[in-house]
Amino acid sequence: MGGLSMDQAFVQAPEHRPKAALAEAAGIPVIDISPLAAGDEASVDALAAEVGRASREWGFFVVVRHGVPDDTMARALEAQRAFFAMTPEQKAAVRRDEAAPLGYYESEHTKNVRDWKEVFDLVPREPPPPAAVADGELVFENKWPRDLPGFREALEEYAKAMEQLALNLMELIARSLGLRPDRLHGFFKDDQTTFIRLNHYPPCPSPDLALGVGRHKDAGALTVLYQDDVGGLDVRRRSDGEWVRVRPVPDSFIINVGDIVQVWSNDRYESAEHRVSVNSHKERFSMPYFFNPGSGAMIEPLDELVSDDNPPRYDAYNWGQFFSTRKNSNFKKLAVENVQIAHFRKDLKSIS
Ligand SMILES: O=C(O)CCC(=O)C(=O)O
Ligand SMILES: [Fe+2]
Repeated sequence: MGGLSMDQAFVQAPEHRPKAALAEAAGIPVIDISPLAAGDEASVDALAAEVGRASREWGFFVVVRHGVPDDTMARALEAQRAFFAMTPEQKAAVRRDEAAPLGYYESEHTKNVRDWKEVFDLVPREPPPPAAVADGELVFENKWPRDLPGFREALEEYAKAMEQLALNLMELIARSLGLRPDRLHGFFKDDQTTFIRLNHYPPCPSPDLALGVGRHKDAGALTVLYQDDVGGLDVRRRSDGEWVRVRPVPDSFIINVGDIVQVWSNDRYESAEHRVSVNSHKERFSMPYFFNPGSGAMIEPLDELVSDDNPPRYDAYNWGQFFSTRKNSNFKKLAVENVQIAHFRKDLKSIS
C-alpha cells in the first residue's frame, strides 16, 4: 500500500532491530489531569508533583480526563484516515519538497534509515508568506489537499484543542520545577514553530527488519501524541535501558518531554528515546502534536534552575537553526550526523 515496498533502505542495523516479543511497559504513569481545570490549589500541586516524577523517571506519561472534546477527536481521526485513503496521485499533489517541508511525505529517514510510514505535516499557525525567502530558508506554508471536504477545518479545530492542552501541561511542568505557573508560556506566542504530523504505518512484510520510526528523541519542548489501539510505540526505559511497549489507553494522550525541556530543566528531566515498531497484519495511525517555541528563541537552562552548585550544563542555542537543520536531515539520507543537544553540552570538567 502507498507505494512502500521493502527494500534495503528500510533495513535497520542488527542492533537496532526490534525483538519479536516486547514486554508491555508496566509503570508508565497514567495521570488524570482534571484537577487542573477544577483549580483546587492543593490538588494542582499534587498533580504537578506527579507530572514532575513522571518526567524525571520516564520522560513519558499518559494523560486521561484531559478535556479534549470527543467530537473534536473523532473529526480529526476521520480526516486522518480519509487523507491516507486517497490515491497515491492525490497525495503526491500535496507532497513536501526540500524548500517547503509541509505536506505529504513517504520517504522520511531517521538516523539515515528509511522509516516504514507515510506522513502529512501541517502547522496550526501559518506565518505570513515572507516577501523574499533567503536561500536555504524553509517555508512553513500548509498544503491543503483538494477534494477532501472538512479536512482543514477538522485539523484546525484539533490544533486549537492541542494548544490548550499543551499549555496546561507546560503549566504543570513549570509548577513541578518550582517555577511560576506561566513561566514557559512566553516561548509559545504567535511565532511558535509547532507542527502536527499525521502518521500512517502500513502493514510491513518484514517487521523484524524495519521500523515505523527509528529510535530518536523529540527535539522540541513537548509532544502530545494520539495513538490508535494497535500499539507499536516503544520507549527506552530509563531504569534499565530496555525497550518497552506503551500500551494504548482509550481516550488518552501520550506526553513526552522533548530536548528543550531537558535543557531548560538543566537535566532534571530527560527526553526519552523512542521508536515505532510495525507489524505484518495491521496498519496503525498516530498523530503527534509537536509543541515548539518561536524560531528566534534561544534555548538554555533557565536562570531559576541553575546556581553555583548546579551550573548550566548547556550553551545557549538558537531553536530555529536547530530545527531547520534537523528537518533537512530527515528529508534524505545524509552523510553527516544529525544535530543533537549533546553538541551544546558544556564540558563540566572545565567548570568545576
Ligand atoms: O507513532 C508514534 O507513536 C510516535 C511517532 C514519533 O515518535 C514521532 O513522530 O516523533
Ligand atoms: Fe517522536
